[in-house]
Amino acid sequence: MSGVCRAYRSAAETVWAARDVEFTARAGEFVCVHGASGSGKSTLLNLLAGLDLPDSGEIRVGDVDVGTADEARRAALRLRTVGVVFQEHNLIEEFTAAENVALPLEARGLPVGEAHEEALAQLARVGLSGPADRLPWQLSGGQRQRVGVARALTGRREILLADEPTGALDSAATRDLFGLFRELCDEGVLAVVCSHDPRCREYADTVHEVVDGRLEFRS
Ligand SMILES: Nc1ncnc2c1ncn2[C@@H]1O[C@H](COP(=O)(O)OP(=O)(O)OP(=O)(O)O)[C@@H](O)[C@H]1O
Repeated sequence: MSGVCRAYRSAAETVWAARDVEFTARAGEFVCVHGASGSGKSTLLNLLAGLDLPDSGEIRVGDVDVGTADEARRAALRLRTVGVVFQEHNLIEEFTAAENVALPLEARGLPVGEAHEEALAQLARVGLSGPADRLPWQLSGGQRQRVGVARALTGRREILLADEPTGALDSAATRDLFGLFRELCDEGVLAVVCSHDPRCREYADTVHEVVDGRLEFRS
């Protein structure tokens, strides 16, 4: 991101959710982004995922110019390159863990059998070989988030954007999930994790803080 600005304007006020943001990260890096509520963390992730567009500045993910790409190109970016993990797992309750993970692959036109095979492989990668056939409510909070991570990585997507992924987890599950992000980054994944949790920085390579829409490098 270079010189990225994003403002939300209403008749009453203008809120600068991103101000002149300069940000670079590369494969294998675990980036932790801290910041108070309302500082602009979700805005940052939405811009990186192409879910929102900047008012000015440049956003480049690999060879995609996200700021100028049309909606179809940005949707393709999320299907092929960038996976998003939310605070609440957002799994489909009627689908098993494996079916949830297979969904993005079926959306890409992969035959059901092949999608299922890859889903099992991704679940194994996040340490969930056993419960692949369970429904979300039959899993712990930490396991559900792991399913969300597996779904975000299917189809060789190697960039993970996570917005408060441990917000609904207890202390042990929080450490487990940060540990999983660390392992995945050691395998070459780039993870950008927005978190209030100070433990995130123990696992991260780089730490940034968002203050009133400005991204400040911490360590
Ligand atoms: N759609 C919108 N319309 C108007 N203002 C918005 C909109 N989305 C976000 N904002 C404002 O932009 C600022 C940044 O919001 P953002 O959601 O990025 O913060 P955040 O750091 O992710 O907060 P939290 O930790 O509470 O999720 C806030 O002041 C918020 O009120």
